Amino acid sequence: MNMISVRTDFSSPIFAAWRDAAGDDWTAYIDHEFVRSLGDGSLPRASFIHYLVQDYVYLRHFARAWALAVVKANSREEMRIAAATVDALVNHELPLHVGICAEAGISEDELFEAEEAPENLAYTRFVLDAGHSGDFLDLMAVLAPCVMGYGEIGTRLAATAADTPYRQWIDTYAGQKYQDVCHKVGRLIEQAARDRLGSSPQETERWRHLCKQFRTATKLEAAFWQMGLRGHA
Ligand SMILES: Cc1ncc(C[n+]2csc(CCO)c2C)c(N)n1
Repeated sequence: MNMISVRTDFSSPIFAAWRDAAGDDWTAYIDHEFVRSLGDGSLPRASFIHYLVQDYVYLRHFARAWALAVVKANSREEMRIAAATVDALVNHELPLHVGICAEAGISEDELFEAEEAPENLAYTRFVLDAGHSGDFLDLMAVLAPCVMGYGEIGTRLAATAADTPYRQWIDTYAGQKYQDVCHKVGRLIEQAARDRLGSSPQETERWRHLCKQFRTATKLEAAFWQMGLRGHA
């Protein structure tokens, strides 16, 4: 299956436009060597665990960014979805990482104390700064690569992956439940953009900045994969 056929706009033409504007940087993210090696099973277990430890730290900051989205929300729907995402991250996603790392002999205390890789620091603080200095839509532009990117990666890998020990990881993101999350965030982005930019978002002054921020977050995702390949902090 080729790349185009598994692409979806996740109910959001705005997301699709941001992705198109990110060009090769988007491809470098979703087709990174780390992703390919998850699919063909060649990724060393130590690299995967190293990634998961860093991802635990990442998700904590990511939950803080969604909490900031609660603060910046302008409508009941924005507040409801942002608050539900904070709950899902803190009470459901993080425990999954804790479970897998426990099997590798790493305790939750160790996860909490893990030394943060510079790539992790750069990405999460960039996202938080975008939120602090901007509004709800600025936050969505930097959160979209993370949420939608994994949705696209999951579908791509599910369509091509061989026998791999990372099947469960792939199925999580390819599964209907996660795909529905991506569509929900896609509809949230559409409404947030309509409320703040009107009916011709691409003709507004803010558009270029939003595209640039999305692209930077996309580059930071690729750098995060590269950090994972390194296999240590
Ligand atoms: C570096 C990094 N980027 C993206 C994700 C994906 N992700 C982050 S939170 C979440 C749940 C929905 O908000 C998902 C799928 C990740 N885990 N780590």
